Amino acid sequence: MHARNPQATQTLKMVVPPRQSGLPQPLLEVRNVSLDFGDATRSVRATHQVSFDVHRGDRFVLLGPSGCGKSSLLKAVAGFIAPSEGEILLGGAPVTQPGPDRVVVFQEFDQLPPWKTVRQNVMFPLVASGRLSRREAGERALHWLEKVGLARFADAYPHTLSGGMKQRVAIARALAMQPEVLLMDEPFAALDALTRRRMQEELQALWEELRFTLLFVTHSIEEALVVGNRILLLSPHPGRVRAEINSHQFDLRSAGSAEFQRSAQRIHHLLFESQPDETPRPEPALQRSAAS
Ligand SMILES: Nc1ncnc2c1ncn2[C@@H]1O[C@H](COP(=O)(O)OP(=O)(O)OP(=O)(O)O)[C@@H](O)[C@H]1O
Repeated sequence: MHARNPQATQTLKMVVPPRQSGLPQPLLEVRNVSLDFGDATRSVRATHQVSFDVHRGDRFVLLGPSGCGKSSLLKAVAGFIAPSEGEILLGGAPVTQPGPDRVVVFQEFDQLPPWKTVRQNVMFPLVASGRLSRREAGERALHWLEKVGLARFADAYPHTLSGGMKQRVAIARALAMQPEVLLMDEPFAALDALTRRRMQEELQALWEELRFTLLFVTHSIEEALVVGNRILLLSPHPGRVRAEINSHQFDLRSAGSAEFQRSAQRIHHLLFESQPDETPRPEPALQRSAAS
């Protein structure tokens, strides 16, 4: 299957202005990245020449329909898969392999080894990467478990926790590594609606306190608006850049507002209904990103 509307994609791509000189160097640069899977006989293109910049402290969201290559892009940034064309730079250096400067939180609840306690789970990458001694790692683990409200479950095993608690442990484990970029692949998608909302709220509170850099994948327009300050819209398979928008004005409190609903509808239109001859009109809520 190909992009439903390649001409529209080309037109909309012009929404993203070229980077102005004088702006700070982005922390993460994704340049014309195409990702292909398969072998010599059969190949699937997941993304086609996707470019975006993430700046320090951004909450950058990759948003698009199922199969548009969001997870593949995240895995490429993590260093798990290599682009077939284009390049990915972190702090100006090419990403060639996974590293402790990029930690991923996945959707799956089984990302925590069940034979380790909560505290041991958080400690593990700190010790395995050689960053800290066991004693230091234990202290740091407790500190981050406190941040996500789970200090009193430090000695519990993952199977005794709810889905939301497991995701909190995964977030604590990731933040304890103090990565350059926190990568999250639909981390709340398997949670019930109320827990998902609470987790979005908690992630926002953590970001307010710590100002980490976040690259977040979702196919939920509402979640993208709530979690992100910048959103990259990707077309259906193979994923190409449709547009980039600013969404810093939204949070959970504004989720029911008329402006929020208008923005959600506008994004839906950009993702699914744009016609080849349509030039997108930026709205106040959907300003072009000055940082791009
Ligand atoms: N390991 C793989 N081998 C072969 N094809 C793959 C592999 N991983 C992803 N793909 C293909 O690449 C395309 C993009 O997949 P990807 O999982 O990145 O999309 P997505 O936007 O994250 O989708 P979803 O929202 O459903 O998770 C799909 O066609 C998928 O089948």
